[in-house]
Amino acid sequence: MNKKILALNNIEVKFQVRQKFLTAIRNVSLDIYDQEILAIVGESGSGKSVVTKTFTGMLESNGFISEGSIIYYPSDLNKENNYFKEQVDLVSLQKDIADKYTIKSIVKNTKNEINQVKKQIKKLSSLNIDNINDQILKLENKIEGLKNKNDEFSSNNSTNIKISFLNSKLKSYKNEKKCATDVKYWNEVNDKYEEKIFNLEVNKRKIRGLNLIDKILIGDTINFFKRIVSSVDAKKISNNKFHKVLMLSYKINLIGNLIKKSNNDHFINRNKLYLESAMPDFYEQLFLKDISKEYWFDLLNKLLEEYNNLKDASTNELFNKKIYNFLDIFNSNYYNFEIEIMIEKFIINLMTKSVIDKEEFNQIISRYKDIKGLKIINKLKAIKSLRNLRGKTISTIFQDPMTSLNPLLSVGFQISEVLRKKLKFSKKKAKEEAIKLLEKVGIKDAKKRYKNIPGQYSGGMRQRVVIAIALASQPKILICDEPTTALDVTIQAQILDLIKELQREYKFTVVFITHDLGVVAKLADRVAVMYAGQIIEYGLTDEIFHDPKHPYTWSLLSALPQLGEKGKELFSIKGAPPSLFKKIEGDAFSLRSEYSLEVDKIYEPPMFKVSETHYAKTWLLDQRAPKTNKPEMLKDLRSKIED
Ligand SMILES: Nc1ncnc2c1ncn2[C@@H]1O[C@H](COP(=O)(O)OP(=O)(O)OP(=O)(O)O)[C@@H](O)[C@H]1O
Repeated sequence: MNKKILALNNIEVKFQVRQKFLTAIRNVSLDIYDQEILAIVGESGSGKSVVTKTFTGMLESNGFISEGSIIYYPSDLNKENNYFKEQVDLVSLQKDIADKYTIKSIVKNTKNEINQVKKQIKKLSSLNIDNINDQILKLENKIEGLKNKNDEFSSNNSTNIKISFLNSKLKSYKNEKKCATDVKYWNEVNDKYEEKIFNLEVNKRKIRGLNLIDKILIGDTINFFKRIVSSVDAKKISNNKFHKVLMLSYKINLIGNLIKKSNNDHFINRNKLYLESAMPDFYEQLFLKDISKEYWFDLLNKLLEEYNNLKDASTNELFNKKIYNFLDIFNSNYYNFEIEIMIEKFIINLMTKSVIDKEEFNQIISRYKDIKGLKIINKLKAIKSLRNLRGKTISTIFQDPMTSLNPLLSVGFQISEVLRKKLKFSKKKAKEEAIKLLEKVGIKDAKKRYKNIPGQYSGGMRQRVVIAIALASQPKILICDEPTTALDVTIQAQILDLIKELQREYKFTVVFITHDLGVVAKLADRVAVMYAGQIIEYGLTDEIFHDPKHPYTWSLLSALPQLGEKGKELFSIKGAPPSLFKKIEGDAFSLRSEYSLEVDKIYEPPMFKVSETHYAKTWLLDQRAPKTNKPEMLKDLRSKIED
């Protein structure tokens, strides 16, 4: 296998449609290698195009990546053509350009989720034990009555489904009983819910992100700390004014939080250890909950006075400004919670340790950059970076060539424009090169046809022109989104041959999206099969055709026109994929599959490893499952489709 150039890890993409969210792809992990031809196949709506749109930054504005990361590995660090000089996570780049309304909706949804957890806590803290005992007894009797000898890997048994449903209900009642009777257990459960709320809170703040001012302020503050770390010895710090001011500002911030009561408990709990060692007297006061607000206001005023005196005595205005900025950020609603905690820890370390740990500080900074991508401080810059990436390293060819061509401009002009803009060619050189490219993609009499507008070309020739335009930007990855669907069969074969030829010559990677497995057999090195927004099987082309493992792949292959028999209707998959608006339980294909097991309806299957290169997401590969063979008609498939 060649070098990895792109890795999608656990990607989830949602689209906002009116007030609802649709999950177009889920848990998608996929590595893309240098110079391979990878085909993504699946029915219409399975998420093929969305997958490629995530790494080209072409998701429509109502869509966003809600989970995961996409790491782009530059193929050659010294090559001019690489837009990214270092490894980049594209998701963090794209977060900055998420639509304002989408962000608003996510924040609202997260708030709803937080409220639900709070409701659950409330419910569990006021349970009626008699009622629960009644329910448990009833359920146990029902289950006893239904029990039979079948296990969950036996085929289609509706009693088993009922039992597993009742069992899950019973489990939740038993859990409630434990909460109502066992204080220690209830405290543990409560802590878990609190942790969940905390994490949701962090997520909410992450997606809301920082506004521009905050980013600049934080950038400033971090630089400020950096300078301190590199220039001063901690021992000197411990007695000087800087130390005092920091200590005071930290206390002021804590009290501010305490008075506001926002996230105060979490904040204090997470910093317990540090607080205890850094400010023992203050720490004790913090936990005396019956101290009145007036007390804190008094203390706050005293500290502020002390702080102002120190500030006034200072001759260094710049220093004061930084400290004020720092306080402002702490009090800003937009402030990133996770970073807040990290900087807190750093400050406390600064105050308590005799030597500053530069390693640790650098870790904070790099983690900070990870989370927020400091390099990109505004939307415009983020869009520009993505555009550059798309232009220089990834090109896309769509089904309908006219979506990419301007009908009013000559074909030659459209190619040479790309060469002039992207590669900074002169007018003359661009023209020469454009003619060469037209010849390369098989346009006869290229010199003459250079001046023609797209309307004077046939459909197949237009698609060739689009390929020439894509080649002009010397892509590292060429995405072909159903490029031959609109063409007749002979032209289709020519275009496929052309793509393959060019790929060999220019050594780029091709990601080919299609619902036609016949095309895949001829073209691809590897295949990923998608269903209802997930990759359910992937492997080398030979593995997918000779040894397919997922019932959905079997169905797709059985529907190949080459397998049709005269007088008989071609195989087609019954039913429709599940709605993407709803949460999908178990195996998404189970309702349409004749091979489905009981377990498919309850648990989502993991990816089972078939070989180093071949994986499939089906319970049929579990060793407890009954042995099931692929359909008879798929035997010797390769020879059947090559005839
Ligand atoms: N901008 C959008 N807004 C709402 N839903 C969208 C949007 N784009 C895609 N979707 C939904 O995401 C799902 C996957 O779409 P995608 O275009 O990736 O399918 P596909 O596998 O490429 O199918 P096709 O072969 O029809 O292009 C579909 O259900 C589609 O309705």
